[in-house]
Amino acid sequence: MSLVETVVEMRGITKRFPGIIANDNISFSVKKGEIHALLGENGAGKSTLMNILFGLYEPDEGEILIHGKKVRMKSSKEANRLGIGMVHQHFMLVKPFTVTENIILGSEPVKFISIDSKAAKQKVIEISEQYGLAVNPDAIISDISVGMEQRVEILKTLYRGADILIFDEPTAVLTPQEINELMKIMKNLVSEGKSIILITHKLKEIMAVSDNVTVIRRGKVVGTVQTSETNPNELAAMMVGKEVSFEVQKKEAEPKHVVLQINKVTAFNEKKVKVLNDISLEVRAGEIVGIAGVDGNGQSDLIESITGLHKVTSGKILLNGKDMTNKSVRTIIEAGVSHIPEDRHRSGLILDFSIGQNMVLETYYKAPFSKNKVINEKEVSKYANRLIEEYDVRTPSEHTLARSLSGGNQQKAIIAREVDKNPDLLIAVQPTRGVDVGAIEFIHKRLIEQRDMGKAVLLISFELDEVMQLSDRIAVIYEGQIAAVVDAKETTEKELGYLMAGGTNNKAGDSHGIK
Ligand SMILES: Nc1ncnc2c1ncn2[C@@H]1O[C@H](COP(=O)(O)OP(=O)(O)OP(=O)(O)O)[C@@H](O)[C@H]1O
Repeated sequence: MSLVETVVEMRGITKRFPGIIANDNISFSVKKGEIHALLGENGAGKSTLMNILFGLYEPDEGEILIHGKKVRMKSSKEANRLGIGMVHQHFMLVKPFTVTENIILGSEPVKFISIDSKAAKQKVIEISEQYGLAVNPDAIISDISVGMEQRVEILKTLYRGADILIFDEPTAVLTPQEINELMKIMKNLVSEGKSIILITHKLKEIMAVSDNVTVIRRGKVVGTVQTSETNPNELAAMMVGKEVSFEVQKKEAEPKHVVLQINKVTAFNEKKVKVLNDISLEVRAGEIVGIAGVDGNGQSDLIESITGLHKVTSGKILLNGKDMTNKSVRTIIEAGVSHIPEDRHRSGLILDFSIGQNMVLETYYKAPFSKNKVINEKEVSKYANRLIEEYDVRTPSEHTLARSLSGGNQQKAIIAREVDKNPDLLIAVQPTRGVDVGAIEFIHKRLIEQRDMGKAVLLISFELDEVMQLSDRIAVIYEGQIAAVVDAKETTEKELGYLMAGGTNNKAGDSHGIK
């Protein structure tokens, strides 16, 4: 018999939403001092289960025991009081405030004005030292990196006394180095007696840090396994219900004419800092060019410049030889550019529109969806249903609001819409962020298919593995410039890492930018 305390016990949890049983009689428990991974396909019901544990939803059936005591939570405040903290994927920090201010903000019952900020700062320093979470307590949030913001979120939960921490896809927004640091932090937390529930799609991370894994599929528990006794293939198969291939199969690229030509482009951000510095790059029909780089080296600015969201101050952007520099977003879309954006909530979907409406967000005004400025609902519905089917978007119907789809299914919907527009240039930014391994395989196949159909594909991903597997050529971006363009077949992770950190590569220097 194990003497380790069970800190969380969820018994027979059922939660229904219109048209779907998100959690179907789920039982799940977590022991003190363990990292318990929760794995499942997109829409499997992980976030729902955790939202229940965090007091955001009430289950329709089932019970929850925290430290052996039956509880009913009606809000996240109550969950906090019971020692449960959630580190969200989308950070909820107040940008102009300091780290300390953010940590103490909202930790009632004290009023903000009356808080002894010196004592609070001291407490923040103590907690950060105890768990190896180095932060500068006086730094302003808008000046710190994403990795640091996440530490502040973790500290916030610890400051409130959490001993059960839920991490919702914590590495999706981090660079590889930040991921390693987070793994260490998680280990520190459990060695100090905390318990962690980790939601992630990344099997590598599960294998590296977790003690146990519970897999759920379509709202039901498939099983719980000890991490040391399983492997990524078994986990993937448990999750998807069939074998998943991690290998990307593709034939040699046959690049043709230049579709996208970026010629000596320079751009500044709103703080007047030069973000693109005389950058040149080309993407041909029939090839995938991947961009590798540490976040913040100009990748977002580059994509925004190509798609008309960011003005450039000099240089030219040509599409099929036509000047698209500083043209409107609609002109660029009409010229044949599709864009799978980085942030699906901000720029990919209108969350309060139905999934069907989202499928025609950029084409609704054209035939067959509109005639004489009247939308033909039947055509929209037919089209949306075809995409939902083809791209396996799990939704009760096309009328369901985009907001209520799971994250991965929202992503599949955007991919469906952008790929189906039949573009000349497909820009895919973090296309598999937050999607499960089954869907990753599917999305990778679609991107290669686009390439083989003669499209130009520009891929940006912080997953180096993904860039290396999919790309034909890889452009390394560093401080707003293309540091090198290398052949994906010949390069190594080590070489890319070196270039991404600002190292120079003479071998690659020849193929720098436009040949
Ligand atoms: N508020 C809601 N209203 C209606 N349906 C919902 C709501 N929240 C979730 N669902 C549905 O419940 C199911 C489970 O979703 P959930 O977000 O829990 O999945 P998930 O496993 O976290 O997926 P992902 O990995 O894609 O984030 C999905 O079909 C989703 O569409």
